[in-house]
Amino acid sequence: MNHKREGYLTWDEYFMGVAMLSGMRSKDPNSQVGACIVSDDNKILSMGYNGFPKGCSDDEFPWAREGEPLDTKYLYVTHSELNAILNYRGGSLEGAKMYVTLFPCNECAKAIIQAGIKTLVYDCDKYASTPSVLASKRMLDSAGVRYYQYKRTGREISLTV
Ligand SMILES: O=c1[nH]c(=O)n([C@H]2C[C@H](O)[C@@H](COP(=O)(O)O)O2)cc1CO
Ligand SMILES: [Zn+2]
Repeated sequence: MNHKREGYLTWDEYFMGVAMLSGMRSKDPNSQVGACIVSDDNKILSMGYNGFPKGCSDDEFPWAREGEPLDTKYLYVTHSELNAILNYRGGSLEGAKMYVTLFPCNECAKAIIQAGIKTLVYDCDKYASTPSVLASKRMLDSAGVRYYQYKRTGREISLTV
């Protein structure tokens, strides 16, 4: 028998799957975001999800979306994309690809561009009409970062641990 197995995961399914799994670690009750950074030859370099910085307890800092700014999550949470970039301790991310479950905001776009990431694959784009995402796309376009939406295959991946 010299035929390879059929139905194996594509690269995009594999890396978006890893990004989704990473997002499942998030404590955010509303949006769990995961990111996976991959080299141009398809080796996983880093992962991240949205959460509070080290030392900032998930039980003490607020997860609220509304209220006094200091009592909402927005001033404290580190986005998955930034966590994935900062988690990488191996040197340069020049030319790397990022898989992320939610389209990056403008602040993450700055970090992606400055880190040298050249390709972005995203899944959900639920904030597409917000100034943050419009600004993000404007910067990514100007900087020549290629981005495309992940094409969902409908494949169910189940893990029992
Ligand atoms: O690019 C992103 N990456 C990312 O990790 N996030 C995180 C921050 C928050 O924890 C959450 C967004 O919260 P909400 O959808 O409730 O506004 O997702 C949010 C964005 C915004 O697009
Ligand atoms: Zn962001």
